[in-house]
Amino acid sequence: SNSSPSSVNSDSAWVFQDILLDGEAFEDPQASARLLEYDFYREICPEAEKIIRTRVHQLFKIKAAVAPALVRLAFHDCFVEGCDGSILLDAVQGMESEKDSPPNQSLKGFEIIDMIKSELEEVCPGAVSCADILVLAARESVLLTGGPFYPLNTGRRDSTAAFADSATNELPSPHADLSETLASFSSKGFDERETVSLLGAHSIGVIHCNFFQNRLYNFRGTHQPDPSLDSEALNQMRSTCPKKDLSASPAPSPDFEGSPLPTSRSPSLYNELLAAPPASFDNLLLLPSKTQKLAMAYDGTGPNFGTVYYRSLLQGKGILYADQQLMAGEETGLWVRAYASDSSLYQRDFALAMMKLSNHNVLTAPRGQIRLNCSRVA
Ligand code: HEM
Ligand SMILES: [Ca+2]
Repeated sequence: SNSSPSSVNSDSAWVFQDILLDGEAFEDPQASARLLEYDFYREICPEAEKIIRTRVHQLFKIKAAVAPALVRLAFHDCFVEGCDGSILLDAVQGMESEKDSPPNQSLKGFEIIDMIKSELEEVCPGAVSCADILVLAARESVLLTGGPFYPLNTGRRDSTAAFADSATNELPSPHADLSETLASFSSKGFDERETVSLLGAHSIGVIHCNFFQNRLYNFRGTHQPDPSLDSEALNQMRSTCPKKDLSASPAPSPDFEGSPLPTSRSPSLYNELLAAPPASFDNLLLLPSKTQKLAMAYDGTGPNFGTVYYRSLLQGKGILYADQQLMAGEETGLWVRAYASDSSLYQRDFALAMMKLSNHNVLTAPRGQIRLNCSRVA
């Protein structure tokens, strides 16, 4: 019978043999998961990448701030438990949201991902992951702002949880010194060269004054400006970011005080938005302009992508302390110099680093899920 000792033995021998034949599965419980593939959606949603590209282009034309917002969003997803869309989940009973963690409070662009997702759900329901939408939208955004194209495989799946504590503890701080920044990136597998090239993403978008105010007026409690700041840059930054009485409004966090975000983001707004005249986007898309605080930018878009950022650092004109700190190390300083003078080297390195970031710790079948709405677990 089946319960005889010999048949039990032979059954377990078969199982054991399977494990031996698949040695990787034996060593790594995740190795049985599928790999990302080139054009994963070619059968189940052939239009997916095109839809994402078209929508990002369309929104970018109406509001260029869309692109930097999406790039930063992808970074903050991939850096916390990998590119799994965990950043997109809203808080629910028993689960905090990464969106509410201090480093993420100034993130924008969630509604754009939700909009693209709802469009994809109409075309091919349940097929395209939010995690793939995020990295693909970021790729289009990089390209639109003057950065390189990079190929991405697809087939990422969405997490079934958010990781608010990891977001709080693992995302890099704008006040970090070089060794802290390097340690943070190295813990995710990025070396010094890759770290320097990734920070060049600050070429695009804006940095609000609250993230570097301390450097202008009271650096590390000295009541003096940051000595690493060029004096001309100091004057310019002070006029953009006048001294304010910080005691008047309690900051949610000294490290990451950011603009509060509107909490309801409805994908159904999308069609209304597309039908609306461009001017109405100013108030509806991204942060309402009335809550927008003062900010500075490197203005490194178009042909200046990369080079302007690194040249600013060479001149002591880094906006964030963490940016300027790239000049404080021998090897990182070397890469800053190289990228400042060689745009094609930078484009290549940034492309490779973005590919690595976009593939960081992805979830693939049978793990994870395809969410139907990016802000909720399916
Ligand atoms: C040490 C590492 C980093 C720190 C401390 C940091 C911090 C910040 C801060 C404080 C802002 C300003 C946000 C605001 O004012 O609303 C910002 C903006 C931005 N960051 Fe980073 N960041 C880092 C690395 C990266 C990386 C690796 C990327 C992408 C690959 C990235 C992409 C961006 C983009 C595109 C913006 C502009 C966002 C916008 O205009 O909407 N950052 N970052
Ligand atoms: Ca994540």
